[in-house]
Amino acid sequence: MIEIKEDQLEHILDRAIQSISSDDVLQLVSITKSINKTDPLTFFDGVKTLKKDRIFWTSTTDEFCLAGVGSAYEISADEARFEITEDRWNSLLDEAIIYNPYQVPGTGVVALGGMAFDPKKKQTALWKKFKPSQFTIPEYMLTKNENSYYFTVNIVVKKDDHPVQLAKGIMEAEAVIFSNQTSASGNAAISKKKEIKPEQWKETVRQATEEIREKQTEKIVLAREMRLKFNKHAEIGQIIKNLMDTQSNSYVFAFEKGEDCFVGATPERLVKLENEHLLSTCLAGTAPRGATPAEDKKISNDLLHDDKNRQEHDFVVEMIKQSIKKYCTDINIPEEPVIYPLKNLQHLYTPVTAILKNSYSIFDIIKQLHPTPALGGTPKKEAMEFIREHELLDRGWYGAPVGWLDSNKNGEFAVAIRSGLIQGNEASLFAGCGVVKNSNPEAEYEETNIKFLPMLSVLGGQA
Ligand SMILES: C=C(O[C@@H]1C=C(C(=O)O)C=C[C@H]1O)C(=O)O
Ligand SMILES: [Mg+2]
Repeated sequence: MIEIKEDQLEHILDRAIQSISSDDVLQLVSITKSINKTDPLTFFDGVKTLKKDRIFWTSTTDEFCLAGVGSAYEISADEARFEITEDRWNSLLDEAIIYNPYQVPGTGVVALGGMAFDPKKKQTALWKKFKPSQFTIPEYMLTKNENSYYFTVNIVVKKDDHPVQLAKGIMEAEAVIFSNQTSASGNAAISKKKEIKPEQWKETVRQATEEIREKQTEKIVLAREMRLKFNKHAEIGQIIKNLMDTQSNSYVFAFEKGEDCFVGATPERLVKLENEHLLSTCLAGTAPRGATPAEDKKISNDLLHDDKNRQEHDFVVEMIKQSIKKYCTDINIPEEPVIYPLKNLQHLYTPVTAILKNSYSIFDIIKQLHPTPALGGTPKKEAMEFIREHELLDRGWYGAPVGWLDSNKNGEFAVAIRSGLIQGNEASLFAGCGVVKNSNPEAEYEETNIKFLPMLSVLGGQA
């Protein structure tokens, strides 16, 4: 399946080790090969035997998937996280030895990761495994791009490393990865479900509407948490499978850190970059799906013309437009939103396309956009202060950018909503909604209830 032979691998590693000038240089070697069709979920389940953290990502269709295991190199940052991450990424690539004849997006050196919604909010024990910003270059990674499949090995070599030993370790791991056809072991069932302080949350919504009426802000997004217990350990591979089976038009992602795993199926693109073509999305304004096509159509129509939802949406459109102006040319934003249908709900949707000026990177765009008023509010600073002070929740990575970027300036980031933190046989789910001046706390509460459904339904096993 894999063309590269052990002696070639040894040779590549040997040359890389020889080229290291000093003891403290970290030299990344990355080797990509084209492989036969390999199901990303089977790969994800198979690499479990390596007992290392795994990462999974699909785009909104399963035409594009990444699955990785282990960490050849990690870039984490706290303060100035965008700048530090970009600097370290660029220095790593400057030195890296990359064998990738394909140049297909998502192959070669790829960093996958995410970040905390608000690094200024006090971190609780809930998110202790997740850093304010954390990107991983996996040791082994599968890329599915349309009907082509690629396997990448990444390894950081040091001056005194032994090429023969390293090559042997890699070949052994590959044998394990591709021989192991374990499949997911079935759904866990929810044995206990607890909403965290729902009445207090509604009161916070009311306070936010007051704040808005007093003209401190225009929109504030407030989220809440639901805590679950299962009858056994939840199986991440099974959860991903259920999400892929049920949540179309959504990015399915999983970031594993030991026993904890942040998983979700989010419809919200933050930014996609392919050959300087930029695509962003305004997604805000929500209604349930109808039981019949006629009812569904009526709900869509009402949503498209509902003042309160249009307001929630328009704040996002305006902010994205203003934020990318300096960084892009050829910005194209339709005048009116359309409906974005999902299994359990529907949203107002406006796509944004542009060309990124070549002096800027995906990090510049993420930094400008996060958080959009879809997850923070308007104005950004005031809304964030309100959330920091009043929201009862440590959002952790919920509501923040998660995604990947490669060494050829391609990448895609989604906003991590419709998600949960799985912790063995327990989990926390998160859902929020945009509060504007005439929000009704009870109606917003109901809206968050439908936003819990994508995760709840796949966790209970009654998808
Ligand atoms: C905050 C969430 O979703 C966001 C809020 C929406 C709204 O209030 O209408 C719609 C989509 C997202 O922008 C969530 O799902 O947790
Ligand atoms: Mg809403």
